[in-house]
Amino acid sequence: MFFKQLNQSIGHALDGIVNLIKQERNAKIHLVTTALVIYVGFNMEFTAQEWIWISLAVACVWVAELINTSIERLTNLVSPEHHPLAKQVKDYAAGAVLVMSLWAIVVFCLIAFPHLVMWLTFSN
Ligand SMILES: Nc1ncnc2c1ncn2[C@@H]1O[C@H](COP(=O)(O)OP(=O)(O)OP(=O)(O)O)[C@@H](O)[C@H]1O
Repeated sequence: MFFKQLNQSIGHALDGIVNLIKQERNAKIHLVTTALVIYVGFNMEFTAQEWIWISLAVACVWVAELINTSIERLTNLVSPEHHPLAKQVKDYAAGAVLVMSLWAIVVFCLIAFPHLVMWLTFSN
């Protein structure tokens, strides 16, 4: 019984992630970016500590996008007509994704840059 309910909950959560990727252009960009970051990380041989920061940053962007999209959907349901408050709600949620994305870029640059310098130094 417990495992059946847990299985159903995980299924609904996975449905949400799959639908996000299918329906949202930004989620497709996140998916490609996530794959690229993992590829670069393996090639540059990130340490365990670096992977912790990278995975946290990547997860934060995905969580922000999932929450942003659910807020967008809920706003469309509650306020299908244009309304100044609906605009504010959507803009705040989009701002949250932007903040998380910029932080993730900073984390990636801080981690990848020293690896790149080492690689350029030793490849010459
Ligand atoms: N009901 C509304 N009332 C007022 N302004 C709205 C409303 N719906 C959308 N907007 C404005 O249009 C912008 C775009 O809204 P939309 O719902 O298309 O999200 P979006 O930016 O396309 O989301 P994403 O690109 O993440 O899919 C919002 O950020 C908001 O400024």
